[in-house]
Amino acid sequence: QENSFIKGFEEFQKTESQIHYADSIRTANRALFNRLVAELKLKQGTLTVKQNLYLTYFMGYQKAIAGEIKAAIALLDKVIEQDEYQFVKYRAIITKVTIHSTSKNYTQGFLVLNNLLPELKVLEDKIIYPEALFAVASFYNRLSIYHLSQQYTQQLLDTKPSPRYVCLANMLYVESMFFLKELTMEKIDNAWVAQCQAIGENMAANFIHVIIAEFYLNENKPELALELLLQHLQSVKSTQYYLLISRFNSFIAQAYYALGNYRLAERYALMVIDKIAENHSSLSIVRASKILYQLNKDKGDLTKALSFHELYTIHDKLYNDDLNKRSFTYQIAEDNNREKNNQLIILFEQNKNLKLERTLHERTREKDQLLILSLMLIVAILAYWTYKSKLTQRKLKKMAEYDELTGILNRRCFNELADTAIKYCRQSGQPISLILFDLDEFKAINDTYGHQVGDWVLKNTIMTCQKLCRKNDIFGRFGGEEFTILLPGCDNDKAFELAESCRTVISEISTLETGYDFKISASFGICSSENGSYSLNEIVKAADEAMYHAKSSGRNRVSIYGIDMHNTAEEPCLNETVTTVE
Ligand SMILES: Nc1nc2c(ncn2[C@@H]2O[C@H](COP(=O)(O)OP(=O)(O)OP(=O)(O)O)[C@@H](O)[C@H]2O)c(=O)[nH]1
Repeated sequence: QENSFIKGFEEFQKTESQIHYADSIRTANRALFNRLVAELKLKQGTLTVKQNLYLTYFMGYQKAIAGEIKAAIALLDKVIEQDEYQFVKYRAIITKVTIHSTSKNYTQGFLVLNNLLPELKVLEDKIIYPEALFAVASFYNRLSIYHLSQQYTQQLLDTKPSPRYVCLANMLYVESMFFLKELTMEKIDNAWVAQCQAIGENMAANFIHVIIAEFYLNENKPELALELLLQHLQSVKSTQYYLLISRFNSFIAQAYYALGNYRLAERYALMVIDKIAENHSSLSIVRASKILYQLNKDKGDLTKALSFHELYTIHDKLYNDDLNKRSFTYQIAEDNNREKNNQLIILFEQNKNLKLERTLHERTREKDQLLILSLMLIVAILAYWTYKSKLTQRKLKKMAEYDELTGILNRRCFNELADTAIKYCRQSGQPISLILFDLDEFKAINDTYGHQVGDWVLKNTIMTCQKLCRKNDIFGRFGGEEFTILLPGCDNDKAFELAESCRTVISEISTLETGYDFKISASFGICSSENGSYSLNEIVKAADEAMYHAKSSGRNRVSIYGIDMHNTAEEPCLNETVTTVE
């Protein structure tokens, strides 16, 4: 009997140390952790209640790592529901906060945090207390609520925690200082990194490096940023943590770009884009694609510039959506902090009589429900408000670039793109030409059939001509019924061919759909760089003269600048050479 008691006790001790060991190597050695959990599962039936709770917690942790969030939460909730074993209970709460924060489920994370915060003050356990403070501080950090993150980090440092938490707390502290604009050159302390390196916390050390590098870049000191990043690039690569590696690469690209080394800026920015699958959506992609767009635009490679611009827009939107999501939660956090003084307390007061009749327990529950309801209302209002302002923003952006009626570029945006295209053609020795056209007797169409029919004519004219243009042609509305097409790589002859085709298709447009039957025509003017100038203003001016020549010669025709124009134009201003016409 004594023997079996000793055996049972030994087995209990063994399980206890297995649990303790599994817990301690949880993050450092995942394979061994999984093996230990598998062993514990085999003897599940013989485990004590406390040991079983630990096993459930470990299983929840495993599910969280595997990305099975729902299953993870269900297991952790089982541990949280009980009150007897506080240590493992808070472990589960902390993991739940982290899961919500990494899966960007900020509102849920905040609600869990809400339960944890009041308890923090009474948590005296030397292990759990710093761990909980760190979880709270990192959660606020992820939500970009840096003043609260800083507050909890300071509390964590005040507990004189283990070197690991000193290092992690410093990492959060540097980041919050940076975003709160409290970081200065004088404050940068080598001890932050040294503490992390001393205990092998490579990742945290490199997080600190990358924040300092970003600070240098903001301070317009790209050479310092570059030196710091290159010095630690090898060490960050060894972590194989792509989000951090990409952050390094994107800042290196930014520093090279600022220093005028475009070749290396491109190389490092491309490394970020190559790892896009591992990064999903991050600010590094936004940064890198913006640099690549800018570089290709400067080089005049419009096709590549456009594709990087598209990538930039997509990821910028994803990032901003996440930012918005975080800011909702921030609002909630703020409201919660003011809970005692804010509107909610008035609501509670109004319900006082009703509440007095209830038990204390019911009152607390009601308060929670009311709080949650109000929070949900705030979230809904904020969501609606942000959705509306996003829509307005998008609309404003579109309005700033495109003509509302025809959907082609407006004059300002046309000029911007045209400048880049002309610069590129001049540098690469290619011709470029410009077609300017204006509908004939359009005022009469408006006056006879009404403005709406006039609009229909404008839309259909553009739709018809657009089908004849190449992908690289730049089509814009100059105002009223005047339009322009810029043709990179094309000479007068090619431009003439397109203008003639446009003229023909316009004259063949059937207007029966409007309820009236009438003819549409337009007069075209062409000028190209063959006339000796690569200046957009001069080319437009000459094409305009050619177009007026077409109008004055009877309309519904194409005129090339310099051809038979001496009777209308005062002097051919670019080149006297007369090129072929019709
Ligand atoms: N429906 C409509 N009309 C417009 C728009 N923008 C400008 N217009 C009209 O376009 C007409 C242009 O008239 P004019 O500049 O006299 O030229 P036109 O009648 O086409 O004569 P020519 O150019 O000499 O052939 C004006 O009546 C403007 O009000 C628009 O967006 N929609």
